[in-house]
Amino acid sequence: MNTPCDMLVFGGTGDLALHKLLPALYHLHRDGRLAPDMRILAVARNVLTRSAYQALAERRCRAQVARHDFDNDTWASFAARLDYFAMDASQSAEFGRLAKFLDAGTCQRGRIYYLATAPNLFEPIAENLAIARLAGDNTRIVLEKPIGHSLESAQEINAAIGAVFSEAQVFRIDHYLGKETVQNLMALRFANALFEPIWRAGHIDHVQISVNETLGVENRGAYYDHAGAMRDMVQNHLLQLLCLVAMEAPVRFDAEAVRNEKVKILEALKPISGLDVQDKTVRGTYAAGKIGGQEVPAYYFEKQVDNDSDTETFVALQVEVDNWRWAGVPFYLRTGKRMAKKSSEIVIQFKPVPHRLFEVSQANRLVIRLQPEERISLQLMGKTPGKGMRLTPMELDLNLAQVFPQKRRWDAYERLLLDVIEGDSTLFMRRDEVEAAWAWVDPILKGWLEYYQNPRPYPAGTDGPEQAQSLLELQGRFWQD
Ligand SMILES: NC(=O)C1=CN([C@@H]2O[C@H](COP(=O)(O)OP(=O)(O)OC[C@H]3O[C@@H](n4cnc5c(N)ncnc54)[C@H](OP(=O)(O)O)[C@@H]3O)[C@@H](O)[C@H]2O)C=CC1
Ligand SMILES: O=C1O[C@H](COP(=O)(O)O)[C@@H](O)[C@H](O)[C@H]1O
Repeated sequence: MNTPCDMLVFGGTGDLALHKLLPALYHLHRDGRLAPDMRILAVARNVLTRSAYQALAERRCRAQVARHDFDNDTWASFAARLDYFAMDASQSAEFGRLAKFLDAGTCQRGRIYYLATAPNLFEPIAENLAIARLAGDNTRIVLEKPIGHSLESAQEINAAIGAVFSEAQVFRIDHYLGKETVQNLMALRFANALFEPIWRAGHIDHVQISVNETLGVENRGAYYDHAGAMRDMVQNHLLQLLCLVAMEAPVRFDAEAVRNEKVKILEALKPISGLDVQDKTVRGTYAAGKIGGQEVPAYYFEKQVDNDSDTETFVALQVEVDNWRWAGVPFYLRTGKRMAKKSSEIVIQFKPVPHRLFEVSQANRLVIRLQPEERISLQLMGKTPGKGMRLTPMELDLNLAQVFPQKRRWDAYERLLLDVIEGDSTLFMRRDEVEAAWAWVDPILKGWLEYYQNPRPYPAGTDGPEQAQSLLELQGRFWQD
């Protein structure tokens, strides 16, 4: 398949489609990156006319796209691509209607099916596409994370998808891999000779990976209350970041080589199970508090959340990668909702110098900041101007928005949607990767059920439960904020 002409977005009225996918497609359209005859068909159960859907999409895109990037003419030409089809995707019979509708638009060059729905619809949609003869060589399917809620359910989904689509046709999306700075991490590691000799246990004391959000569960309580931070963020985004920090250099920058290296890391993760969960993991749930001066409710009072819920909105973990390069180096992972500030970063904390010459000396630290701003900074020690040898920590600081001021920063979904259209799966998760991640996560979830049922409360607008601080402090370390 070259450039597919149609994209079907199952779940086209959902939060993801309206908040992320359509704005990303609008930008690609505006930049002339979509084939002129490519149509976008949103599918959901709600009965809407085409023009009602276009109006809904316009409202949401206007709110999402920067003012200077949105203009009425571009919108009108983009909206002409948009159509809407109401159907229940769990019902086989409905796919016959869909096939007729699609045939009327005749498409020779293929189709992308984007499943922006809950994962329990992945299997029926794939099977029903096959029954209606809508799945063929000229098609691709995009699956949103999380793929299932456990190893077993992920295997079941992957098997059902695999029965209809070949692995090369399946794009398991993790939007963190579409972020510029995440890709920059690979450039930093594998396009610079500088870091490789010291990127290992002998020189690195520990690694921190934090993805902190100020948002709560918003209007996604129904989904989130059954997922929690472990399934929503750790199983996918945080483990993917860990893989990129820890993996060996792939032999080529292509889908198979990169994914082979990531799988090796997932398979090398030391299991955390049983009572280990009490020492190596922290679960938390936000209580009422203040974000940016505004009072916000406790998790239990969010919409569609069970008042007795024991779902976690915060996780901190001490992880070990059991291989030659990383033996004995802790990787601390942390993610939470309703934290003090939005910030995603990776901190590589180097070991101190072997022999101390100066009174003040701090070990070097490399900070790769993914958001809100994209920057890479290396903390070094330098001399304070003037008499004597007084040292001060200073930073070599690379702000990517300043290095490329003329370039609009692409949203992760823009990049990834274009990769799907072009058939490049380097930044997508392969089946064995997803399953290896679940195989490591499952024992923690099981351990929690037996030994750690009640998440620790933390006031919204703080850095999470105290126990997350102790996780590092007990080892003489602290979170880098
Ligand atoms: N929202 C986000 O930021 C992110 C979401 N995701 C993942 O994306 C997926 C979608 O999430 P999100 O958009 O938040 O979910 P929403 O609940 O907002 O949207 C679900 C969509 O699916 C449609 N739908 C539900 N049941 C059916 C059905 N039987 N047949 C056809 N359509 C159906 C809904 O419309 P209707 O009810 O009218 O049928 C709606 O359009 C989830 O897997 C989520 O984990 C991943 C990353 C980020
Ligand atoms: O996948 C998800 O990611 C978002 C956070 O993404 P970011 O790009 O804003 O960092 C998270 O809010 C959501 O719960 C989760 O499903």
